[in-house]
Amino acid sequence: MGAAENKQQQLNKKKKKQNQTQKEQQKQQMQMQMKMRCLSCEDSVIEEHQAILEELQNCPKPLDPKAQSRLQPMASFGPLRRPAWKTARRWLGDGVRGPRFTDVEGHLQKAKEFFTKPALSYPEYKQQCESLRLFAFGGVCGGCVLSLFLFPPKSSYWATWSPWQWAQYVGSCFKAAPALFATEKIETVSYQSILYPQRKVSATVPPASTVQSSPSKPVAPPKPRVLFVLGGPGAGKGTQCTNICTRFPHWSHISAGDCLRAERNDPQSKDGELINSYLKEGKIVPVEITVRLLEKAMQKDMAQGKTDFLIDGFPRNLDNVTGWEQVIGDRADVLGVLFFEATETEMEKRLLGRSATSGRVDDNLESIRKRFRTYEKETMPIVEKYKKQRMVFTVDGMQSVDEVWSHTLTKLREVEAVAVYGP
Ligand SMILES: Nc1ncnc2c1ncn2[C@@H]1O[C@H](COP(=O)(O)OP(=O)(O)OP(=O)(O)O)[C@@H](O)[C@H]1O
Ligand SMILES: O=c1ccn([C@@H]2O[C@H](COP(=O)(O)O)[C@@H](O)[C@H]2O)c(=O)[nH]1
Repeated sequence: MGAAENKQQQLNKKKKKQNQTQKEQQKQQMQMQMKMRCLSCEDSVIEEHQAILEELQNCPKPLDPKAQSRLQPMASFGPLRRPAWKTARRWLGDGVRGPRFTDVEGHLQKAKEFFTKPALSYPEYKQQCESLRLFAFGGVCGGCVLSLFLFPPKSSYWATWSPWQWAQYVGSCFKAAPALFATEKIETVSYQSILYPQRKVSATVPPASTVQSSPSKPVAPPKPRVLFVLGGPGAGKGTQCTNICTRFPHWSHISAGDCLRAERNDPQSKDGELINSYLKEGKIVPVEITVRLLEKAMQKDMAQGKTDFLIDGFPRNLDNVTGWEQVIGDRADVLGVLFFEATETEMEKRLLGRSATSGRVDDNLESIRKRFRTYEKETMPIVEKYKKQRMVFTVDGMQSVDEVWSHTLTKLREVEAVAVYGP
């Protein structure tokens, strides 16, 4: 074998090896592409790809033009299948294209058709549903926001964090914070005015004796705050008022019924007999008498440093409301109504239980039932009136005393939050 022949052989070998490497590389490349593409391919496409690959493996030349032309589509991602993130619509066979997302009128039309025009095909029906869904979603969200705006929940969290407080927060960032400690000497003032600095100050209600200030600098006492306590006879008003006052000494419990009973028992009172007859019949005593007694009791307790009052069992009718407004008016801040809810059956059971020890002339079945009727007819409309003004804090009075107490506490915090931050 000559040298030239040898050289030719070596060249051939080298060329063959180069061809093989090139073919191997192409095969690997194709396999990679297949792997990528076939992840999202239908079975028929996969089969097609496999056939092409086999063809390529058996192909004697590095890249047969026929194979190349068939492999071309595989190299480009376009025509066969888009990646999932590029797919605007799932392919459910719906050839019907709906209005664009921003085309409100178009969607409204489709949504209307849901009720008016029976769909002729599944895609049409689907489009109607999709358009209707937009309005249903918008309506529900809008309704929720509107109802939160119109009827904000009576929760201290809401009072503190609701969106309409945010502007206030932003504003407060640019204001100097109130001093943490007193900036001047305080002679004698209820700690309530420190706890609730927002409270307006009244110079009229409390008699001068309740405030001992230095002669040079009189300190006006805070305006008394009043929380009316209502609920059926035996709902547990008195029991929970006692709990509140035991735990929070700034609250004073004034029961309208107790005031009337004390007045009736006072031999000096000119109203004793009249009051007794009203009590026995479960009727509501004329408001002039009741409000006078309430004011007297409040002034007595204010002298002891009380500033917040639970007025239990009042106002019981519209006359009571008017009488209060005329006599007390804005000399006190009414925070709302703490309302205890319980069924008549439960209340009757409790009152009959209490009759064994209460000594009350009205704790007998006949008076109890009369009181229920008066309550339904005259007091419930007052509760409804305050409810309309969003001033009622309702407590479920049907549970055990302890459970009712825990619920009462929650409501009391709401009352405080609303009083401080506003409704
Ligand atoms: N949650 C309760 N479960 C069971 N018994 C209760 C509960 N709360 C109060 N009672 C009892 O029921 C009776 C009536 O309670 P309470 O005097 O507090 O009611 P009231 O609403 O103030 O009644 P009234 O309007 O007649 O003054 C009492 O004997 C009390 O111990
Ligand atoms: O504002 C009021 C409160 C009470 N009465 C009369 O007193 C009894 C008993 O009241 P209780 O709240 O149950 O202690 C009630 O039936 C009324 O007759 C009233 O006239 N006005």
